[in-house]
Amino acid sequence: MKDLERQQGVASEQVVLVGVQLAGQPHEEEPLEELTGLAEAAGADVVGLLTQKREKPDPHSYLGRGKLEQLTHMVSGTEADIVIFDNDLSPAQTRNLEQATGVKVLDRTELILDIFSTRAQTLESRLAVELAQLEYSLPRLKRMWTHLSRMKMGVGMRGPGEKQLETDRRLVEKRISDLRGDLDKIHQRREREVSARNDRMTVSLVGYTNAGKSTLLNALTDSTVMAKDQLFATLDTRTRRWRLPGWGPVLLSDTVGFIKNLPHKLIASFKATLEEARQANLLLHVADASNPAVLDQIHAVYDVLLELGIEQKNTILVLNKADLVEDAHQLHVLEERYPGAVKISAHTGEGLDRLAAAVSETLSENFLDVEVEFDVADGGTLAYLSRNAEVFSRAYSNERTTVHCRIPRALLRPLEREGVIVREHEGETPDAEIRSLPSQLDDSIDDVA
Ligand SMILES: Nc1nc2c(ncn2[C@@H]2O[C@H](COP(=O)(O)OP(=O)(O)OP(=O)(O)O)[C@@H](O)[C@H]2O)c(=O)[nH]1
Ligand SMILES: [Mg+2]
Repeated sequence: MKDLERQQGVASEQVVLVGVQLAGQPHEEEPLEELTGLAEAAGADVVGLLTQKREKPDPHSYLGRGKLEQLTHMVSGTEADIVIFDNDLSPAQTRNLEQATGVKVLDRTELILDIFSTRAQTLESRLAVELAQLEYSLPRLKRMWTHLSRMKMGVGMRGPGEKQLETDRRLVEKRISDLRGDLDKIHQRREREVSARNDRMTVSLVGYTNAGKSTLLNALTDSTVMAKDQLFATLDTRTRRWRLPGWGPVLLSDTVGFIKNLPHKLIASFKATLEEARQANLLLHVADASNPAVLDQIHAVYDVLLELGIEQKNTILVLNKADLVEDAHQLHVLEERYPGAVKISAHTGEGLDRLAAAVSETLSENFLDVEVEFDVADGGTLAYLSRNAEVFSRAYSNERTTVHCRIPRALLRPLEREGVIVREHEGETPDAEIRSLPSQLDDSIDDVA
């Protein structure tokens, strides 16, 4: 497996970035800006940029012949070690480009995988990255062997036999299936853990990488999760307690950032990490309103939510970095297009009170504060409530149990049965201090993840 790893790793390498704008793609002012950010996040030193507009990719080398020559000159002129394409390359295109330029060629997906592999800290994210890397490499094994044979035996010598390749392929396939099994187990456990906390409202921060999710989590919950001006600073979910004015404590989770054209395999491998977002009662979609590409980024996030099957969830769009916005017109366009959006600055604290009010209001619209009365012998109703509701108090009298709780509107229906009385709770919802909490949610649990 070492040989596969050798393919990755661009830290402290000199790189040339290449972007091809195909017909029908939206025009970008600075087409290689994001790729530059990604390369820098991976620790590379960008020494050259090259762009081309084409109707469609050249099947042989993605670039046209003239551009390819230009690239080859640029590589030798800058003494670059690696070329990184913004576009996804086929194994054959990569091979041909490597032959022409004489250096390693990576595409955007490989670069993202490289960043993820250096950032992954927990067992779960390490396994997820390894799985995504291997799945990506499998169809490219041949190319890797071409590399190796060139290194070990010199150009033009015979490469390893098909037999060796077959053995390798089988090893990789076996490892992939082991990793899938391990991740499945983690996912199932995570699913159980997260749903065990269902009695507490959960809000999840999602959004484009570098939008300010971690900064917002810190600002709202007074914590110190790492926030950095770097793409993919966060890979693992962190959950913190947020005392939401007018509502009480909720759990707020930070998640891995999204990016346009996020490799599908990577999303799939990160399913367990994104479980928080899948089960959240509300999503806060954080966008960087100061970024000229913010509209594209918002759409890219919708695409990923769609892929995760959670695009239907209650979502509040949060227009962050209001303090940095120079283009008032852009902000105006955003506010017109998304009337429900809340403008904030996680940095200065501007708008955080409005955000809290919007969250509290959305939660109130979707949850009912009720008293449920039923027979003490009715263990089923009690179990249902402790699974699905946020329970504030429980009282017994005359063989009847009365539970005061907050429950999603949609989950009230199964309670409409004989012997169970549901009435709206009158008066104040108790605040955090007098609320009875299930034992696994006592105050010592700050970092639930
Ligand atoms: N000026 C300004 N900077 C902000 C604001 N919010 C976040 N930032 C900065 O933006 C950068 C990225 O912030 P993070 O909170 O790490 O972003 P993230 O969404 O968690 O990013 P990933 O974890 O990489 O996906 C950091 O340098 C923050 O200091 C804001 O409201 N105003
Ligand atoms: Mg972050």
